Amino acid sequence: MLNKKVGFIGCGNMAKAIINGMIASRIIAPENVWVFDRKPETNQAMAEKYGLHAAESLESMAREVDILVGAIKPNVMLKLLGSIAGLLKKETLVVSIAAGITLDALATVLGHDRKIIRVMPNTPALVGTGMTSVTPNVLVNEEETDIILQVFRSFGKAELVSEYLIHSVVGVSGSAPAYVFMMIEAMADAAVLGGMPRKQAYEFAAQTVKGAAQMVLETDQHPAQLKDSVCSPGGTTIEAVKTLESKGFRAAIMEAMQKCMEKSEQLSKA
Ligand SMILES: NC(=O)C1=CN([C@@H]2O[C@H](COP(=O)(O)OP(=O)(O)OC[C@H]3O[C@@H](n4cnc5c(N)ncnc54)[C@H](OP(=O)(O)O)[C@@H]3O)[C@@H](O)[C@H]2O)C=CC1
Ligand SMILES: O=C(O)[C@@H]1CCC=N1
Repeated sequence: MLNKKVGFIGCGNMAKAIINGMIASRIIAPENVWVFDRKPETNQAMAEKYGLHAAESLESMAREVDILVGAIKPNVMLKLLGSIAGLLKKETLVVSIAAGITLDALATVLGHDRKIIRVMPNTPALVGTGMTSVTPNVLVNEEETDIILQVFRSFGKAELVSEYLIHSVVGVSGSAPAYVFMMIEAMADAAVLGGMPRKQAYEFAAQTVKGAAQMVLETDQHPAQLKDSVCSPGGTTIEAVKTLESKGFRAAIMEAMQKCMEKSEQLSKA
């Protein structure tokens, strides 16, 4: 169990998923977690749900914690962190989950002697199946990096990546649950079109996506091989595959991800 005080600035979709993942996995005791969102009712609701602390102010939380997680939107991250940089303890580790905010930009507002880690998580953290990248600056030692990896591994997978790869991470895991939810929705809509009740359609679609993903992770077979094994000669699946190819299914996903990665790059230059 992590014996550190962890504070979250901002408690929206992603912070809630991380906090739920951390507390459900018991990597941290709720009394070691602080939350400061600008909406007091959010802090109160989190305190009631998990038994964590609703911070009285951003400043008091900044003085208290050993690990400070910036979980606000990229456009306010630097301003907010800059406003409390002088209040942090010398050894406090700052973690930013914002897309497009570089380690350099963070050091500019936090100080060039500050230990900083960029992390790119995703919302499946909420259900213990997150995928997270971890990128420390040069001041962070191995033990501290391991602590952060351990935290994010308590509710999914986490890997060290170089900073230049974060745009790819945003495309392939950070933003990616959204594309998968859209696919599940479309699959279920089609099943409803075929007469299946909607609730059942979501269950069949989601369980199939989960199972297919698990096969890729656990069988070591190439996705194309796994696809081939579903396509019976002259059967139903190859008809669907032909239609997906003619509609540019794979190109659409690749183009969408390219746009996503380009946006992440643009944010880094803003
Ligand atoms: N959502 C995701 O799947 C992922 C998000 N991220 C990153 O996480 C960060 C947060 O994203 P997300 O959770 O989606 O965003 P949300 O808008 O859901 O959460 C941000 C929260 O911060 C609050 N907030 C805004 N300004 C302040 C302030 N001055 N002080 C305290 N709290 C404040 C917001 O309040 P209000 O609603 O009133 O504005 C909101 O509750 C972003 O930087 C994003 O890049 C990274 C990976 C995945
Ligand atoms: O949409 C966004 O900008 C954030 C970053 C990754 C997922 N959500």
